[in-house]
Amino acid sequence: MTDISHDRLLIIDFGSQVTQLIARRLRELNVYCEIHPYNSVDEAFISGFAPRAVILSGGPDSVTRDGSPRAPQKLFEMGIPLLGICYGQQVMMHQLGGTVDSGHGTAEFGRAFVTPQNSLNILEGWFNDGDEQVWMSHGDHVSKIADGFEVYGTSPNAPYAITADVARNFYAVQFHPEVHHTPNGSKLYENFVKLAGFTGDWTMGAYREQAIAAIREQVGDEQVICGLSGGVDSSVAAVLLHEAIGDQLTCVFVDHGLLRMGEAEEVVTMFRDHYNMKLIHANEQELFLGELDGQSDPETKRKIIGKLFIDVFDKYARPIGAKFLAQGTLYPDVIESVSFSGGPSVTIKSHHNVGGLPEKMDMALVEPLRELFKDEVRDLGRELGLPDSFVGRHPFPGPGLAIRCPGEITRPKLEILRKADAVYIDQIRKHGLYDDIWQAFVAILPVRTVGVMGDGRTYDYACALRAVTSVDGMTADYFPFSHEFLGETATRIINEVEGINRVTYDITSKPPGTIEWE
Ligand SMILES: Nc1ncnc2c1ncn2[C@@H]1O[C@H](COP(=O)(O)OP(=O)(O)OP(=O)(O)O)[C@@H](O)[C@H]1O
Ligand SMILES: O=c1[nH]c(=O)c2[nH+]cn([C@@H]3O[C@H](COP(=O)(O)O)[C@@H](O)[C@H]3O)c2[nH]1
Ligand SMILES: NC(=O)CC[C@H](N)C(=O)O
Ligand SMILES: [Mg+2]
Repeated sequence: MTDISHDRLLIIDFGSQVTQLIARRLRELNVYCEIHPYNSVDEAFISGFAPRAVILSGGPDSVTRDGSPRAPQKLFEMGIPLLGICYGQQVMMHQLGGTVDSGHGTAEFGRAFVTPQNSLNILEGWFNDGDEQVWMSHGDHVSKIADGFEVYGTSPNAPYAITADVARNFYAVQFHPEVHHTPNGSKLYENFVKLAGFTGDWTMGAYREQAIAAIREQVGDEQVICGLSGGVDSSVAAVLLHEAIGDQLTCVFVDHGLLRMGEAEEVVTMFRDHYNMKLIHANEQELFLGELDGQSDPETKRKIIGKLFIDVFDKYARPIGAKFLAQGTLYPDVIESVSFSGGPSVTIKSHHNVGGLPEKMDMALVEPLRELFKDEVRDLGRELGLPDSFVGRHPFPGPGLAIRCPGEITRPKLEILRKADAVYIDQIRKHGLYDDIWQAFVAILPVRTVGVMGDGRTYDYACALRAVTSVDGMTADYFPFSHEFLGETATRIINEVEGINRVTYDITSKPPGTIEWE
């Protein structure tokens, strides 16, 4: 969906690991921005995009290397405010006639302190207590600044830590203001967007109206189906679509037999009864569990589920004559699919992903959330009146309990898993921890262990509790439950769930682990 009615900022990505964070900081300031890789922006693109300001990201390459990435030279003649970060600073200096050198012992990785030289508009609110903490990650450094630039801050290994050509509104810094370890970094972005004239017009209220208009324009009178999981993304997408096109929308909720306890009832009640949406409750348990029978390889399981999702959507779309398929694709998914490197990255796991859907089903995609981050989707959900209990839900993967049941899936194991998961989540809620955790679940292990209960011998399954903190699911740490909480939860699970006699807590971060067990 393209919309140019709000002020736009363009982030040119040179491949930094933290480019997404620049976008997040800006969105928090109610500034609309998009990230585009350096090799897909040229003068025509920039003119069409009509940014009010441009930020050049960091990146792994060295401007001293022949063939390394450059910004379109025209960018420097367009009269728009520019901010270069790390590689972005280096490339700006290089293209504007300064010099960048490699090595010579001037690398800085991690925390550094910048000392002020002169006052500068984008540094308002900085240097209140002397030096300012910043986060650096560079091997190269600017050794001569370009004509028109002056120095406003230095660090021990970056004499040109903060530089600017105020007359042209060009700003270039060696450190990363977007990361957490530059504590006042947001202030720098705030000052920058203010001087560029942004009014902070990117709000969820405005977005809601624009998204609805765009959906109506795209869809016309045609029928749309939406894969609705009851998860945050598809729920918000469905409510937004329903507001836009009412009865032209049919949601398909697939019960693949791999859902959590009570989930199907909850989703159906909420959407069919409360929202009066056309909702197909597709009970496809036999199909999914049948095809998965005897399968134990994680990738095989994922591929089977992915394909069956496609088959099922197809089956229900045909009689309706739906020409559009709606899904809850988010901005991080979009960024990842146009990643800077473009190189073949290793497949860790095949997310059940709906990427194969459009070709097979011949339906065009409607993706009203593809400009949003997860926290913005949650804000939009609240704006649309979805209850907090839905908006704040932990993510739940499309393949569901299949990937929390390592090895072969059987109905009895799924039943045990559902019960254990319900007790665990109940414990987390009772202790007021649900909102502090990104995601929590139980995995049933493919191993049975010996126990003693009521003087009798047991030989039952072991399970693992998982709870992680994360911002975006890309990295994660285990949640530091108290021993009391863990002990109480283990006791409850063993007492209340027949079939489990041992409980463990998974304390692996991501990396090296992943969040799910398969
Ligand atoms: N059981 C299901 N029935 C129908 N569609 C589903 C189901 N599970 C997943 N999907 C589809 O796959 C998409 C991706 O799933 P994903 O889990 O990433 O998002 P979500 O379930 O909407 O939100 P959340 O990340 O909060 O779980 C969903 O937006 C939805 O369109
Ligand atoms: O919709 C989804 N389809 C999938 O196939 C899938 N696999 C993992 N996940 C979710 O993604 C996040 C990261 O999970 P991993 O660390 O296990 O890769 C976590 O939030 C996982 O629950 C999935 N979501
Ligand atoms: N983080 C960055 O942008 C690093 C820029 C460049 N690769 C350097 O090492 O200096
Ligand atoms: Mg989900």
